[in-house]
Amino acid sequence: MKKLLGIDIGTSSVKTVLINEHLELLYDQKIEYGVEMPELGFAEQDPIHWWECVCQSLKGIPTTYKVNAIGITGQMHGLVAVDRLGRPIRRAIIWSDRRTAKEVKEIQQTLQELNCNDEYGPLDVGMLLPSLLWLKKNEPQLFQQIHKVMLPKDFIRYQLTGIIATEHSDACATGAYSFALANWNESLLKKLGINPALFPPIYHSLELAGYARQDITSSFHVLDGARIIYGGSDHSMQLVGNSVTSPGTLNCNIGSGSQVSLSYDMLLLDPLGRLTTFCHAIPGMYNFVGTSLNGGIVLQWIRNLAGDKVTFEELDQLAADIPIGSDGLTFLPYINGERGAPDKTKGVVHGLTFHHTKGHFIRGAMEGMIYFLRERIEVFKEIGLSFHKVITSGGGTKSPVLLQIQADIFQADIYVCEVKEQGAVGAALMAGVEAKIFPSLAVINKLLEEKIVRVAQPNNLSIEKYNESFKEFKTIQNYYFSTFNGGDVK
Ligand SMILES: Nc1ncnc2c1ncn2[C@@H]1O[C@H](COP(=O)(O)OP(=O)(O)O)[C@@H](O)[C@H]1O
Ligand SMILES: O=C(CO)[C@@H](O)[C@H](O)COP(=O)(O)O
Repeated sequence: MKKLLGIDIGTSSVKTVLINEHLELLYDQKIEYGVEMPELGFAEQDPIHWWECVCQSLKGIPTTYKVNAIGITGQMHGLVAVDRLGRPIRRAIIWSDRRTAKEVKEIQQTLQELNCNDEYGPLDVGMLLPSLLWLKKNEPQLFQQIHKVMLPKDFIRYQLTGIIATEHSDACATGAYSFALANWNESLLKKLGINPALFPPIYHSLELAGYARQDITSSFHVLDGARIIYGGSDHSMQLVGNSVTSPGTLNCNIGSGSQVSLSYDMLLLDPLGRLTTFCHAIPGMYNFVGTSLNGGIVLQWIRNLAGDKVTFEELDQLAADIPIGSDGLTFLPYINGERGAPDKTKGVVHGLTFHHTKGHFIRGAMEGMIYFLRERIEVFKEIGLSFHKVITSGGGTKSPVLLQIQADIFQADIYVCEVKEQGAVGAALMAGVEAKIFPSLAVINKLLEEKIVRVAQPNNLSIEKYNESFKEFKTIQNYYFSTFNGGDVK
């Protein structure tokens, strides 16, 4: 039986899965870590620590196994910079970092001066290019040492194979990519005073990158001869692992961040910037995405405040006892700031009374998170994009309360793919396609479809209550956005 390994460098943990060609799970491992926040708005992680966690999880694979193919995926947007010897010059600046508002403005201005057309990839704080520009200005000695930059999962592939490269689903979301060129925007980089040679070549997710280096296989014999593909962003691989490879199915992922997305075989761009466009891992396909910087990370923060011993299951139980609308407590969950919101946006808890309990905070946060995604879904509808099914994924699927809130607020049946860790599984399956273990993506979609089950259905009474509560949420949100924007609603 063939064996496929998927590795996902998440924001809260590294997830490793080993499956066979029947999608049976042979081994899985999750190793958790935190995010370093040395200053308010900073978010960093150590790439070497990611790699150590990967090695630790590889050690657990039974030594009698032989892995045939490997796919790697991970958190998007972040900056990993290495020197000539391939050593990270500092910690990675990851997607949830907020320090680069000035650099984003400078890049936007440069794009205008260059007359770059609309087919320029997404740009926001936390993305690789503004972080690199920040480094150039604020840590010039380190900047001088940079030989290459890459995305988080690319660093792990580099450790395994010695090959420095990236692929389109991650490259497109760095702020340095042009959809029109399907490549780095070299004229932008030059104008910003950044040498384009720092940027690695871009391949397709499904292409063979190479094989594990000998010094790696001498420690991990199970990897000997395994074909390693370029892999893809966590977003695109979650879609593959949920069989979302054609229009009509909405994926809602609640990991540390959260996203709703639809996949199309054409490039769609929202001129108002409420939706973001990413390349899919499947060549020629694009994902049209409503992204939030605030997903499970907010629940994790609440759990940390509640104390070390509190579990997510306990948080869920407390939220389950609270009525829809959280008795007038409105939680704007923008603790991390927010994409498409004013620069100074922060989290808000509005409407507090002595009647409110811990459970109200938790349910309020869950409702706020899903209201934000519903706003993005309304943008899909406004521009005429429809869907008939919602598949949800990420750590948030472990919460029955969150699943029911999605059904009631999205007004749709909610489905979950029963394979564990769909991002890592998606990467493993793509590697299986490259290795010809599966004849096509259509075959893996068929296998996955058998594992997709309905987990929540909307309730008519709850829909009505949420419609009212959502209206109130938007009014309160507009008020605070206008305040964060110095009186100007953005
Ligand atoms: N048992 C659980 N119940 C509810 N939510 C959970 C549970 N376990 C994890 N989560 C949520 O899942 C999030 C992590 O999801 P995951 O998809 O692993 O994200 P990432 O890839 O960003 O590390 C956590 O921040 C937490 O909010
Ligand atoms: O910012 C985005 C997508 O635009 C996030 O998807 C990151 O890629 C992190 O993903 P998670 O670790 O939260 O799943």
